Amino acid sequence: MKQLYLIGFMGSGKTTVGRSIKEQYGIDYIDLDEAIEGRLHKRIVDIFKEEGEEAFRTYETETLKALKTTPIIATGGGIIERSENISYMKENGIIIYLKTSFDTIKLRLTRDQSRPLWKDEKQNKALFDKRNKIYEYSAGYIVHCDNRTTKEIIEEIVSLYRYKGILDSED
Ligand SMILES: Nc1ncnc2c1ncn2[C@@H]1O[C@H](COP(=O)(O)OP(=O)(O)OP(=O)(O)O)[C@@H](O)[C@H]1O
Ligand SMILES: O=C(O)C1=C[C@@H](O)[C@@H](O)[C@H](O)C1
Ligand SMILES: [Mg+2]
Repeated sequence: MKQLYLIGFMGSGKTTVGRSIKEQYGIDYIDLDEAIEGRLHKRIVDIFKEEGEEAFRTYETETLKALKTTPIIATGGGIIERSENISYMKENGIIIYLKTSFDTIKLRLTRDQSRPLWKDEKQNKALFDKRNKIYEYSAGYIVHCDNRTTKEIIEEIVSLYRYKGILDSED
């Protein structure tokens, strides 16, 4: 069975969607950020502060590659910063982009201090525009998330998961 990788900008809902799929459908999921924190016994914000972004990116790639059996993986927003991660995900599964507009993201993250790369408006917008293109060309499937409930989004993803599951079993 191929794995489903959820990608998207910070706040697009990857963790929320992965968690809800597990709760509602019993399909196992893992959050890459949580897996990194568990492995290092350190919060992401502290990894960035004490070791810097490059060290975090190395942990992120190592942890991504260690998760070989979990069917659904919610990645971190910066997973596409390394092209080797994109190639790895394309080879091993299906990449789903949770496409969410910058305005929606802004509303969700305004008061959230847990994301070290969510900074001032100009930097956030520049990062969003740069990454949006990379998410789009990396994705095998795009789920539009603006003005949609988590329930609607997960129904679309689970249909895809089941469809792809059937195709894989016929390989
Ligand atoms: N469909 C939705 N409608 C409304 N709010 C949502 C929806 N999906 C997620 N949210 C809210 O947006 C916020 C960010 O969601 P979440 O943490 O799941 O994003 P993420 O993509 O995992 O971010 P990161 O890349 O930083 O890990 C949370 O407060 C969550 O409750
Ligand atoms: O967008 C990013 O680069 C990040 C998003 C989060 O999920 C974490 O992986 C970390 O804060 C970096
Ligand atoms: Mg997350």
